[in-house]
Amino acid sequence: MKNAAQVRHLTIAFDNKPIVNDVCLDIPSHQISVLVGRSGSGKTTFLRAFNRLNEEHTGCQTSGELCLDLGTGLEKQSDIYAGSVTALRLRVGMLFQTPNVLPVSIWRNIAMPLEKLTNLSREAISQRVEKSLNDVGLWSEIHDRLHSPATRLSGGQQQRLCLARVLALEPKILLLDEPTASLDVLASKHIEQLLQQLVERYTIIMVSHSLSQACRLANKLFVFDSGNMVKSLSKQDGITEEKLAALIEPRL
Ligand SMILES: Nc1ncnc2c1ncn2[C@@H]1O[C@H](COP(=O)(O)OP(=O)(O)OP(=O)(O)O)[C@@H](O)[C@H]1O
Repeated sequence: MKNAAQVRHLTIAFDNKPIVNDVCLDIPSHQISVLVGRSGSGKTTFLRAFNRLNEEHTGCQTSGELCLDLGTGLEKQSDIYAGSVTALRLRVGMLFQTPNVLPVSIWRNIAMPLEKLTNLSREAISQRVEKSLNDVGLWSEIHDRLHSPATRLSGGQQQRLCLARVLALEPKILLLDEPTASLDVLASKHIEQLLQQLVERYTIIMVSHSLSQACRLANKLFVFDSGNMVKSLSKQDGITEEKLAALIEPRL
């Protein structure tokens, strides 16, 4: 099986306080890898290493090696696109816990990043907007109100719009930080179904607090505890909620 990422001895500290400790793991291509663990165990910090988002914080120190395959084989992250963080983030897209739609129209939410970050023609941008809205199942719901404010969409639709905005930039890897945490059961189910379809085209790495969700979605599961990756499980191992709960239950 091909790997989309290889992490070796990754250590991340903020202001000299270690948050992620010497983590080694492989992320398989075109599968869903889920990171679980207690609050504060370092999952988000680990996830944010893949698009170098931790580096936005002064006082962050990272060591170890992270290699990514963004279409041309595994390469050191620091060498990809000659170290351009913006170019890297186009290929390693990220979706956050709470939908962060821009206070503009549905259409502009997707078109604006394409105008700013690519050299695509107006026509190509239109095609990407329509395709990405179709990919997240939104086109049929909102094609007649593309120019109304994105903030008028429901929470679930806003999260799918944010996903469409990421997909329009044609990433290879999707980072999802608790993408359904702010959504109701139906909207969460919709996102989960989308992820199961999208994994054919993208490698997905996600943080989840829901053990049932982790069991439904994970091809590969990594358990974090106090900044350490303490257990790795594959779908074939039989990932059950009971097994996971036992692995991450609070210390007495
Ligand atoms: N920019 C930062 N500066 C200093 N400390 C930070 C920073 N970001 C995260 N931390 C600390 O790192 C630790 C791990 O946080 P992180 O968000 O990675 O954990 P988590 O497992 O994702 O938690 P949760 O499940 O609650 O989201 C926490 O103690 C947090 O306060």
